[in-house]
Amino acid sequence: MLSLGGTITMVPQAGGGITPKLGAAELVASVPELATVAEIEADSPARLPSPSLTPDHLVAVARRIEDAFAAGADGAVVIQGTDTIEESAFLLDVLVASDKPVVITGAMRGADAPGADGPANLLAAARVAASPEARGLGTLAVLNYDIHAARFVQKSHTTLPSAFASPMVGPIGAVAEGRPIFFARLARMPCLGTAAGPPPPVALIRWAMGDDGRLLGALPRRGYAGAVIEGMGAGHVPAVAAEAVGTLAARMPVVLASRSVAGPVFTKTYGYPGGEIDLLRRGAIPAGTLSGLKARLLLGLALRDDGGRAAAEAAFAPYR
Ligand SMILES: NC(=O)C[C@H](N)C(=O)O
Repeated sequence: MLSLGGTITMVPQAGGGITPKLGAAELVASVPELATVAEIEADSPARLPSPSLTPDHLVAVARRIEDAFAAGADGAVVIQGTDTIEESAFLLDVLVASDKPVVITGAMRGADAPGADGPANLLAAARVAASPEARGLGTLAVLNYDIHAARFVQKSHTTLPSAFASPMVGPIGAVAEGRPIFFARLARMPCLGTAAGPPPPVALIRWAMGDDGRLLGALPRRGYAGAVIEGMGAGHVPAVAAEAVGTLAARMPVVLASRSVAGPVFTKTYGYPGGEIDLLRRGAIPAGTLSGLKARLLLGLALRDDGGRAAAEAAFAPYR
């Protein structure tokens, strides 16, 4: 069990509000039932609120997990803040090659709050990580007794313990009476591994009504190596912005995702200027079934070690 921080580790501080404090060993000690699930080694590589995590933290965690698996561990649980769980889960999903279960969890209520959800989430996550049935499913997010696939899970509420949803496919399983049960088994996507250098900066732009795309011109000189556009609907921008997208796609890989909550971007329906047919013809790469947040991480991994457009194309192909 590796803890990076988050609300599950937070307690009130003198100046008001809650802040990370507890480490993995203290969390494990607070849930005695864990001893009946597995022999657990606990460590705390970070004690951060999850908005301050970076892809580099998750690359380091992926390496730690691979090392632990090589040393004989049967599963891994990563504990972190819920704000960025959907991103961390996806990174671990494409960074860890092993078939052994990797489970990520956190909590919506602080460790000292009435009805704290951390202990139940931790126990459920351990049960899934220790389950042979969870092998081969990639990274799983376990919260509120739901089991979500890393590729699809999203934080969909700011405060409720039931904050997590997979709008594209629903949860792929649940923990019921302490037993993980799976409703679906998703094929794993290719592993991109931890051997390459750090991911370069990738911009994420959400398109809004009336935006003419003037921001795009600034991206190359601000040091971005790639960009993800969350277009309208199945990947559309206003006609007035289509040329700016094409100009940027000639300078760096541009991936087209959607600002909609669910649904793929790979259709070839709309032929109007700024429609997806136009943007794909201008060089945008469709994100397929990935959200903008996850597409941004995948593009960053693909562009490590100066991987260019070909590497980006290859990374996204399996997702559509
Ligand atoms: N529930 C949480 O964990 C939210 C917190 N702000 C975090 O992501 O660190």
